[in-house]
Amino acid sequence: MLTFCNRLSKSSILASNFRCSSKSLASGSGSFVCTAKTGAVHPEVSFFSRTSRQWNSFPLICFPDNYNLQKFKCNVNRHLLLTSSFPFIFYTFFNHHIPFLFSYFLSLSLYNLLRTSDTPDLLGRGIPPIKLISQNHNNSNINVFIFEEFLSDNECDNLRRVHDMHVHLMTKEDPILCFDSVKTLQLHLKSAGKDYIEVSPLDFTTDTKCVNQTFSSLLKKWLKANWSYSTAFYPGENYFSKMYEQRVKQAMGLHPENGGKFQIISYPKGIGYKKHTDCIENSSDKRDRMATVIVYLDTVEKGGETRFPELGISVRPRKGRALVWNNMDRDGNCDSMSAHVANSVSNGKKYILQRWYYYQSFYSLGKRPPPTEKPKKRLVSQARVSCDEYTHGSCRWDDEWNHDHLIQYHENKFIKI
Ligand SMILES: O=C(O)CCC(=O)C(=O)O
Ligand SMILES: [Fe+2]
Repeated sequence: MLTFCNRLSKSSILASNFRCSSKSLASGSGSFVCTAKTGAVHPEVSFFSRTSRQWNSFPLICFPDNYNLQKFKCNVNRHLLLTSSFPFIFYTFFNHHIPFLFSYFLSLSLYNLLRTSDTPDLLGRGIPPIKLISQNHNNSNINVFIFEEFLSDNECDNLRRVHDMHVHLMTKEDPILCFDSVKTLQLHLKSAGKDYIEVSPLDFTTDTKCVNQTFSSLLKKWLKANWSYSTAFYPGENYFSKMYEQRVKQAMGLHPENGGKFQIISYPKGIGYKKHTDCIENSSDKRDRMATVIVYLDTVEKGGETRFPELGISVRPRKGRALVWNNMDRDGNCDSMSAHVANSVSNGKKYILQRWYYYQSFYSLGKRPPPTEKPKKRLVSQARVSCDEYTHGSCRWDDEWNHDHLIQYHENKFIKI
């Protein structure tokens, strides 16, 4: 029998029917793992003895006053990092292994974990990252990490609420639909059983790839609004953005200046997103998405995984879990192995917070673009749906946060962190 005797005095332990390691008793620590006196002898090397010894070696500071598993895990992780030579091994080992930023980000995160005592902001986020191993390639340049509990439940709930409110307000008007080509529009019509409708470039409103309001409303009905929803806000527009980018910098070493807008994306049941890379392959422009950070804002009952088919990695949406990976190699070349898919949601609803970090920063990065002029007749409260090719889940509804949302955010009506 193994039991956790929190804060028993030395004498009460000795008087009980439990056996505790003499080392832990001598150290005067208040929390022990004790084994019942069954007569069984556990050799020093057994898992049982080793585990009890480690438990007993944790200082009192690791044990929260009340039962709080999350805080306990966090304290233990921090203690282990502080007391072992692990960080340095980790750093030098990964330095050879991980391209550019990731070796930096790991060393930085560990440095910060070492340095940080108990800042409330880090609570629940002191859990070291886990590197996901590719099933298909031993030496891929793409590194995928997860950080559990990167956002708190409260942060996730509030971001979801703000997003839902935004989508609700903006779906009162039918969106304007845009297609990357006439061909894509034709393919969508065909899949909706409307291939008898003939379309040409003349169906796009002047200087755009968007169709007019009447045609957009018809298409919305025919395509059964089969898309994901994206709303965005920008760095510095609210408290959350500042806090989040600092948290990312601290944990992952990705610099706020290289980050773009913040997108909250939701996927209703049956919706996913096609296979793609976040950067442009064979492009020489380094103002491109070098790394992607996603946080799942809710746990999805079934489906909705972020899947990397080339790497054989699949990640389940779990509330608060962050997923980060590099899309480019050390020299800023887009790597096709970073291709990923959002599997369609089978049950439930998926929400993510997504931010791209760019290899090279540029002036307009992370700045709210001026309101779009085109198409001319687009209403203020009207979102846009972009279908950039024909595959399942290639259409996405999107809108930037408008001023009212920001006011509500500032007034703390929707976000309480
Ligand atoms: O939802 C996901 O899991 C991935 C989303 C994504 O890859 C994207 O929006 O670029
Ligand atoms: Fe992506």
